[in-house]
Amino acid sequence: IKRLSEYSKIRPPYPPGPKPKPFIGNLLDFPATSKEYVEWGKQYKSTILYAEVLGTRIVIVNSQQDAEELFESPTRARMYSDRPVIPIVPLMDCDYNISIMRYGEEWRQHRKICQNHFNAHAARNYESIQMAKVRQLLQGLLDTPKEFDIHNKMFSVSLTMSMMYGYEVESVQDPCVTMADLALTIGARLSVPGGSMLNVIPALRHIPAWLPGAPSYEGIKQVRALTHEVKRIPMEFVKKSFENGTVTPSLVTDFYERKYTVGATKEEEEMVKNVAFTVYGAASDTTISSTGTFFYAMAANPDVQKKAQAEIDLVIGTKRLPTLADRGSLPYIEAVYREVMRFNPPVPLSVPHCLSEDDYYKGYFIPKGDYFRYAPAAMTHDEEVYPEPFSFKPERFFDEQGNLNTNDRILAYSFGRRACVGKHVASSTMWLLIASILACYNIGKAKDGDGNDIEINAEFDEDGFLSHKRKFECSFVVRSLASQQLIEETN
Ligand code: HEM
Repeated sequence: IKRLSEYSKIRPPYPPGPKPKPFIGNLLDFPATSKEYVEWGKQYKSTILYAEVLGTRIVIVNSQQDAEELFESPTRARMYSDRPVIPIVPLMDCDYNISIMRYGEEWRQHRKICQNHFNAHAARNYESIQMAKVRQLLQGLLDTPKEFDIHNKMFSVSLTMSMMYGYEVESVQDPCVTMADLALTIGARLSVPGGSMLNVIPALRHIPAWLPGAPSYEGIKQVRALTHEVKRIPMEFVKKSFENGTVTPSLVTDFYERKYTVGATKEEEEMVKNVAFTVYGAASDTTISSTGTFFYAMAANPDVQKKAQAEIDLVIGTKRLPTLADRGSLPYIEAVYREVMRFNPPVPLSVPHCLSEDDYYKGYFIPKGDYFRYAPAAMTHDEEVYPEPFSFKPERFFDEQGNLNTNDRILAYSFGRRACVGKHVASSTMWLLIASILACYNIGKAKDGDGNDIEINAEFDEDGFLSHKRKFECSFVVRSLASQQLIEETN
C-alpha cells in the first residue's frame, strides 16, 4: 500500500472518526470517559479511530490485537515508541520525567536503570518494604476503618517514598506528598494539547509576559517551584540520613552507598534521581486507583470475597499473614488480582505515544507525528473476550479443569517498549495487599444511623488521565480475634 500510494500520490484515508470542526477539530466531541471509546468503536465500526483536537491528530486503538501488532511487532515497535513533544514540559522543569521523554539515547539510559531495579528478579528486593507498608495499612484499617481512602493513599505514597528514598512519610499531609500532588495535577492539566496556548503555538513563548496577549505563566511558575521542592526535600533527607548514620535501603540510598564506595558519574547520579522522581508520579496514583477498585469490588461482591477468604484459610490458615512465597498456592487470589486490573485499568486511555514515521495499517494512513493512544479500558471490556465485562468475575481467569488460564497479560501495564517498567513491583504490591486484606477483613456495606445498608455507587471518575472509583462508603470488619492479634503483633 505504501509503495502504491507513493507512486500514485494518493494516500489511503485516515482511520474513521467524527468529522472535525474548523480549528477546534473534535475538541467538543472528544470522549470524556473510556466507555465512550467503546461506543465510538461501535459507531464507526472500527477498532482503530481518528480524531483531531486543535490541530493535533490523534489515533486511538481499541483492540488488543491491533495494539500488539503496532507496539510490539519487530517491524513497528520502534516507530510507535516515541512521545509527542509537549512544548510546555521543559518550561515547567518536568523534562526529567522518563514517562514523557522522547524515544532516544537519554530515555534508553534511564529505562535501563529502571529495568535493573524493577525487573522480575530485582522486584523481590522490595518485599520487606511492601510487607511493612501492608501491615501499616492493616493497622490503619483497624484503628479508623471509615478513613479507608486516606489509608489507601498513605499506603501507596509511603511505599513509593520508602522504596525510592527510604523516606518515611508521616501522613498524607506530608509536604512532599501535597506538593507532588499539586505539581502533578497542574502539570497534567497544562500538558494536554488544549491545556495551554503554548502547546498549540510554541512560538508564543517568545512574547514577553508583560505584553497583552502573552500566554499565562502562572501555572508554569507554580509547577516549577513545586517540582523544585519535591526534588529537594527527599534528597535533603537522604543527605541527612547519611550524615546521621540512619540510612535505610532504597533505590537512591543504595546508589549513594555505591557512589561513596566504588564511585559513580555525575550523569548516573542525575539519572537515578530522575528515576526516583518519575516513580513517585508513575507508581502512586496508579496503585491508589487499583486499591480503590479492589475495595469496591469486594464490598459489592461478597460471594467473590468469601471464596477468596476460603482459599486463604485453607492454604495459609489464620496464624500468619500471606507472603509473596504463597502466591503460587493461591490461584483464586491471583484471579482476583487479574480481575481488579481488568475491571478498571488505572490509565484507561494510554499516555500518548507518537509515530516517528508514516505508517499504513489495515488500509489506513497513520502519519508521522500523530498522537497515538490505545484504550486499555476498551480492550478489557471487549465482550468477545470478556463476556459480561461490567461484572466482577475472577472465574473468567480459570479454564474448564479449574486451573488458572493463560490469560495473564495485564493490559493496564501497556504494550511494547514504553510498557510500564514497574509492572513486577506493581504486581507484587497489589497481590500482597489483596491477599493480606482478605486474610484479615470482611469488606461490606456501611450502615446508616438506622442500621440499614448504604448502597454503593458503581461509578468511576476519569480526570483525562487516571480513572478512580468515585467516593463511596463501606465497612472493614476484622474477621476474628486471631486476625486482630496478627495485625497488632506484626506492627
Ligand atoms: C498498578 C500500578 C501501575 C499501573 C497500572 C501502571 C501503568 C503504567 C502505564 C499505562 C504506563 C505508560 C505505558 C505507555 O506509555 O505505553 C506506565 C509507565 C511507567 N511506569 Fe507504571 N504503572 C503502575 C505502577 C508502576 C510502578 C510501581 C512503577 C515503578 C516502580 C512504575 C514505573 C513506570 C515508569 C518509570 C513508566 C514510564 C516508562 C517509559 O516511558 O519508558 N509504574 N505505567
